[in-house]
This record gives sequence, C-alpha cells and structure tokens, in this order.
Amino acid sequence: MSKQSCELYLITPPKIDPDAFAEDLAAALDAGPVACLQLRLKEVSDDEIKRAAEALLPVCHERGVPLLMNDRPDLALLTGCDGAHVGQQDTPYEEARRTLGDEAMIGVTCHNSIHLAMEAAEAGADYVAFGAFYPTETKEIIHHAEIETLETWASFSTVPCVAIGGINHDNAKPLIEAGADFLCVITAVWKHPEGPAAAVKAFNALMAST
Ligand SMILES: Cc1ncc(COP(=O)(O)OP(=O)(O)O)c(N)n1
Ligand SMILES: Cc1ncsc1CCOP(=O)(O)O
Ligand SMILES: [Mg+2]
Repeated sequence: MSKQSCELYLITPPKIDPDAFAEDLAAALDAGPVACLQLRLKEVSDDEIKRAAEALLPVCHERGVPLLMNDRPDLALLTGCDGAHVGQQDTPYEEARRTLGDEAMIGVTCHNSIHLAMEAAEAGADYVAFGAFYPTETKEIIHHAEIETLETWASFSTVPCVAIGGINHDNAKPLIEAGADFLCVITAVWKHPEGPAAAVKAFNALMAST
C-alpha cells in the first residue's frame, strides 16, 4: 500500500506521568501509522524532562517512531532523542543543528509566515510548522495561520509542512486538502472520548480518504 500524503504527528499532553503515559502512547502508536512524537513539557525541571524521555524513547523506538524534543536541543542530545522542534523564541535553528548534527530531525515554528518558512527551509530545517489554524486550549495563541499559507507553501516548496493548532477530526480535512504533509495534534488524540487509539485510527482513516 502506498504511503498516504498526509501523516499524523503527535505531541505529548502538557502534563504527564511518564510511566502511565507510556502505556497510552503504546496503545496510540499501535493503532495506526504515526510519523513522529514530540515531547513537550513546559515549566518542569530538566530532570523531569529527562525522566519522561527515558520512559518514552523505548516505546517510540520499538515502533520505529522518532521522538523529537520541544524547545531544548541540548536535552535532545543528552537523552538520545532523534531531533528537536524549535520556535521563533527558542534556540535558533543553526545552533540546534550545530548541537544535534546533520542526521537529526529539526523542525521550526513559522506561524503564518512564508518568509520565516523560507528562511528555515534554506537553512536546512527538515520541516516547517504553520499554526495555529483553529482555537486551542493547549497554548495561548498569538499567531493565527490561514489555510492559504499551506497551499502557497505546498505550491513551490518540497520541504514538508506541518499544520498545528486545534486540529480535530471535524476540521482537519481542509488542511489535508491544502497540502499539509503532517497534522500535529494534542487534545483531539489524548482527550478523545473513545481513547487515543480510536483517535489515531480515525485520523488515519480521514487522511487515507482525503
Ligand atoms: C510541530 C510544532 N509546531 C509548532 C510548535 C510550537 O512551537 P513554539 O512556537 O516554540 O511554542 P511551544 O510549543 O514551545 O509552546 C510546536 N511545539 N510543534
Ligand atoms: C504547541 C502549539 N503551537 C501552536 S498551537 C499548539 C497547541 C496544539 O495543541 P492542540 O492540538 O491541543 O490544539
Ligand atoms: Mg518553543
């Protein structure tokens, strides 16, 4: 079967008990293809992030799923993550690349800006992320993204683009149709009423049929 053109990119819930979450994660990853997981824990100690990475790395790697560290290329290196995601206020892309080396996967937040995305892509980013597309309770949103930005990006760049922000099964289709290579999701997977595995299945069914 050929690979579908849009894939699911998961981020961890904002707060986790690493050992308990490792079980939810295993169930989610076993439910269908997931391209990548990002470990995103804000306002916790480095030790907590390291403990979480230790618990989640084997779950991801046993299933061939790369684990990216949010914000902290230094901790990505220390814990053996496969890469990092950096925002415009975080470690600059070039420094992240120097820290992690050529093989690492590094993504960059570009809000709604083709200009930022071109800078990131020219510098060597593995993907550019646009968002937030829809209202979200996960993060206070300053930058809102338009679906046309995905279309514009997809029309001329071969660097993959990620769509993020309030994405759920009911609002995802236009993002897929606009050319998003990845849908990045938190709430609609981890808080799905039927559980994360059902959510992963439903996203994959939607992406396969769009
Ligand atoms: C895939 C992806 N896209 C965007 C973000 C947001 O990054 P940033 O703007 O640095 O905000 P925080 O996530 O650090 O609060 C992301 N993490 N992942
Ligand atoms: C980290 C981040 N960056 C832009 S929106 C967002 C949160 C996405 O979470 P959710 O899928 O719960 O809306
Ligand atoms: Mg950040």
